[in-house]
Amino acid sequence: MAQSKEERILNFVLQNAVRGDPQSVLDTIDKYCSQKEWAMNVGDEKGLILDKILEETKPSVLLELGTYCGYSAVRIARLLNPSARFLTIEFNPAFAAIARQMIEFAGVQDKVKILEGPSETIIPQLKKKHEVDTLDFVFLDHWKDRYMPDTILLLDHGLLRKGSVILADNVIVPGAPEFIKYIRNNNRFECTNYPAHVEYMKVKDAMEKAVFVG
Ligand SMILES: Cc1ncnc2c1ncn2[C@@H]1O[C@H](/C=C/CNC(=O)c2cc(-c3ccc(F)cc3)cc(O)c2O)[C@@H](O)[C@H]1O
Ligand SMILES: [Mg+2]
Repeated sequence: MAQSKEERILNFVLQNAVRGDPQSVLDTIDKYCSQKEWAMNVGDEKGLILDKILEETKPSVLLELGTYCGYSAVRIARLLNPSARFLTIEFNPAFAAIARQMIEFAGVQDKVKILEGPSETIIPQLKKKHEVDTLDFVFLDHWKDRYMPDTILLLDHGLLRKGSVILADNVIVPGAPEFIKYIRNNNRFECTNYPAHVEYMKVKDAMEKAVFVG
């Protein structure tokens, strides 16, 4: 069966990165995706913004929506302390399998748990089935028209507390206009925009940080 792009990215990492070294996994994916095949990883420029916000927030309970190949899961997990709990949701089984191998190769598997399924099904299960009280940090990087409904779902299920940080990728390209309209006009969130570029391209993009004020 012909290999998928995601399988080629994983194989390039398995053959070229250093097992147990998350930074080498990130650098290897960035090298492959900037030189050989573009892929929708958050990438190094926006990744550095993600790193900075994580270091400021020091979260203990985190959620990511849209694992894809696991690039941002490895990026986030490498900065967490051992007691932190990081859940990432992915509904495509093939991508989840790739991400699982990527996370294990990077050696961060003890910090990340991949939950397979659609976010709208899993978010309502987080408290009872996954023993989450509230989330300190949420990274939105899945289908862009799901950012707003899933943010509302997080609110409806009492998963945000005063100070919870939501960080959304791609608010310019591909764009998440209804999320931006919703979050910037909601006085329960304090928003900050971080201009950047689309991963591995010169096209302008941005990330949006929204802090829940309770
Ligand atoms: C409800 C639900 N539940 C669970 N998993 C879910 C889910 N909805 C989607 N997923 C998962 O998440 C990922 C999807 C990510 C979508 N990301 C993008 O489309 C994206 C696109 C670009 C881009 C930029 C310039 C271009 F010219 C073209 C594309 C850049 C990006 O950074 C992106 O993130 C993918 O792994 C999908 O299976
Ligand atoms: Mg993205």
